[in-house]
Amino acid sequence: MAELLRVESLKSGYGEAVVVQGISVSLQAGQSLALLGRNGTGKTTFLNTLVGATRRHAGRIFLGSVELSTLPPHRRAEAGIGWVPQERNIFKSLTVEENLTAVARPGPWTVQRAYEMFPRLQERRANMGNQLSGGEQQMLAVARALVLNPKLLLLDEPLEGLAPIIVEELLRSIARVVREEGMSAIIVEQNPRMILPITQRAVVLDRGAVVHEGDSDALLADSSQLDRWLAVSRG
Ligand SMILES: Nc1ncnc2c1ncn2[C@@H]1O[C@H](COP(=O)(O)OP(=O)(O)OP(=O)(O)O)[C@@H](O)[C@H]1O
Repeated sequence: MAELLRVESLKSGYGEAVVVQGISVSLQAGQSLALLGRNGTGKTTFLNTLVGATRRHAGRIFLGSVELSTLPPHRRAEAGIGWVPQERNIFKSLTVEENLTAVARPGPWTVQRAYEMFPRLQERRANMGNQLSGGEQQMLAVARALVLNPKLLLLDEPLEGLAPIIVEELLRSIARVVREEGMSAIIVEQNPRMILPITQRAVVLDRGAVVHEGDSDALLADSSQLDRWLAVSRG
């Protein structure tokens, strides 16, 4: 397998404050990574630094052979980074279909394939973004990132604030995208029991540093690690 993403000793933060304290991560093409950690441990800051939305203090980021570290955000997107931020950046005054066609770029992920992955969006294709439920908006945000045909998909807490039934539906779709379709992805999530079953690799952050890295299934089976870093309730 070829290495897709290599992050070397990345430090970043806000103003003088260093939040990401020297993170090194590597991801192979076709792999998915769960990025876990308690509130405020730097997960979002790490993703935002990959896309160029937060200032990097030190370290380097490579996507394949392309160094992203010094590129502006739009050049990182062109290089193959697809980003779904926590605030779901969809166009609220465009229809579902327009949201997708406005950003689609050539590649395997066509609007039709996005509809196959998210059938609910096909049903809602003529609805405006602001007429969608929170879960449908999240599906649209993920579908928009897919039709950009990225090499690496970054999802920031895609399940946050959604009703349990929608969480299940969205999780099933994300699982198909990463497992069956082999899309490389980093998925930030609070709840390890949700995301570990559908990812291959896991990284746990604490205070801006990596405190655990390994296979997702091994972490899922290791309740002492889960308790230690994630304070997961049993059961
Ligand atoms: N725009 C900002 N300006 C200054 N400090 C920030 C900013 N955004 C986040 N921080 C700080 O950076 C630290 C890490 O926050 P971050 O959002 O990356 O954590 P997180 O692990 O994603 O947590 P959460 O699950 O709560 O989003 C926190 O201490 C937070 O207060």
